[in-house]
Amino acid sequence: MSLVAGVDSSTQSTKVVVCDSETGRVVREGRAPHPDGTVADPAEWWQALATATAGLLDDVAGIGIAAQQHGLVALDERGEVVRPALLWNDNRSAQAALDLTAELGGAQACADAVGLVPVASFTVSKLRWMAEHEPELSDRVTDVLLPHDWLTWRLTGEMVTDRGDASGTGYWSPGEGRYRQDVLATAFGGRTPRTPRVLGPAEPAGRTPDGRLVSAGTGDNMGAALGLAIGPGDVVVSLGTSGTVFASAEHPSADPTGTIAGFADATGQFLPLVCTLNAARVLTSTAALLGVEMAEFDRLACEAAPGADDIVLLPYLDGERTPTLPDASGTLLGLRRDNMTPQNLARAAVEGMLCGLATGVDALRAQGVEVRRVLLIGGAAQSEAVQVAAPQVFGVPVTVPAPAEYVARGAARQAAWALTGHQPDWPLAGAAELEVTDSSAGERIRHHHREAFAQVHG
Ligand SMILES: Nc1ncnc2c1ncn2[C@@H]1O[C@H](COP(=O)(O)OP(=O)(O)O)[C@@H](O)[C@H]1O
Ligand SMILES: O=C(CO)[C@@H](O)[C@H](O)COP(=O)(O)O
Repeated sequence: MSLVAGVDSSTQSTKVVVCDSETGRVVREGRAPHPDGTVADPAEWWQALATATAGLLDDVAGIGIAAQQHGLVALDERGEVVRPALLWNDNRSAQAALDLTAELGGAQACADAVGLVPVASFTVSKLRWMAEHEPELSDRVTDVLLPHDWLTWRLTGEMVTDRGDASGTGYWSPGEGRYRQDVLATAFGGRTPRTPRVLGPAEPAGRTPDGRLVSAGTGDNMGAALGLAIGPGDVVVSLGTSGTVFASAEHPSADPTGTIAGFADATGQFLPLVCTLNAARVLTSTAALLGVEMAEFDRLACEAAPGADDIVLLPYLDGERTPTLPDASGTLLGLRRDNMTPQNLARAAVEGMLCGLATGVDALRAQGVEVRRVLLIGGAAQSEAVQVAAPQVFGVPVTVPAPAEYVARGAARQAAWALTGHQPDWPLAGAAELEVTDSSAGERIRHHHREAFAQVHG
């Protein structure tokens, strides 16, 4: 039996799974937290990787790194970061994204060129912001990497990436399979720093100094898709720091509304994806407001009726990416003396988070994606209240795969693929299947949210 390790260096933590390369069985796991924030010193990811893998890798033959998408890691000629990395959830580049979209000829032209319309999250917008606000630092930049590229480089000495993560930069075209140097130059004040070589799905990045094979790695959402081995009719909803909705597609997409980002995946196909800024932390923040732990929050939310007795939370606590409201804050509507209970507030938080993602499911459906079921993953998928509300709000059956680190599993599966030359068939064990029991309740919840949104945001 050979062993492979998969890493998920995501927003809040690094997670590692060591798996049997033939069956996918997890034999060891590790994790380490990341500091909170929207900027990060990449050295913190390196330290967290060391902590999370300590004592786990001795007999491991291959490693794959998946990580949070889009973060701007700008290096100088000595390989030092010129500034702390700007992460996907850093909104300072919102205006730069608007300006860049105009400079590139508008939303349709951007979607056609690179599969997405710039918003603050994407690397290209962060470069545009940096060129404008930090010209002296920008002049020193020789290489631009993403978080997974940087970790892979530290492990192997090779500056490489994969289609999936490259597609989240905003200067790589999923349709053409190449960097758009013209877009990069427009964004970065005429400069074109080096970008990492884009590897194929099973192509190794290199080896660690002690000889372990390192696979191409990918973005965390592409890693989850690979870890779940999604097929036609599957739509994944991931409830981590971000909320994401994505599916596998045979063809690239170009949505000029900007709702769907037309990413590539880690298998050679495509991954249309909708991302919200506010997911699991809507629940943890509401629990903190109520002064309860997550178990008690869940109990409270489960005691409330669907619709939270007319209370609606528009949960834009960190601003919002989809819809594009980077400066928004959250709004609580419908409070009355008789409905203002901890139970209804908890339930409203769950529904508010899920409604934003249900809008994402609708957007994918409208683009022709078949939605037979939703696969629910990420930290907040373990919430019982979420599992109760999700089939109502999504209006389709929901599968909750057995609790596991699916991003890290995908990275491990990629490592096994690079090691053996064939994509391993790893069975998924023990999913909970949740049927739609009260579709009219779901429709009412969605209706109230649309009305509340129109009232507040026009
Ligand atoms: N049972 C639960 N209910 C609600 N939220 C949870 C639960 N368990 C974990 N979380 C939250 O999930 C988040 C972590 O999820 P994860 O998918 O690992 O995020 P990320 O990949 O963005 O780092 C944290 O905010 C954590 O508090
Ligand atoms: O920006 C996106 C996707 O476009 C986010 O999904 C990031 O990739 C961060 O993911 P998590 O850390 O929340 O899993």
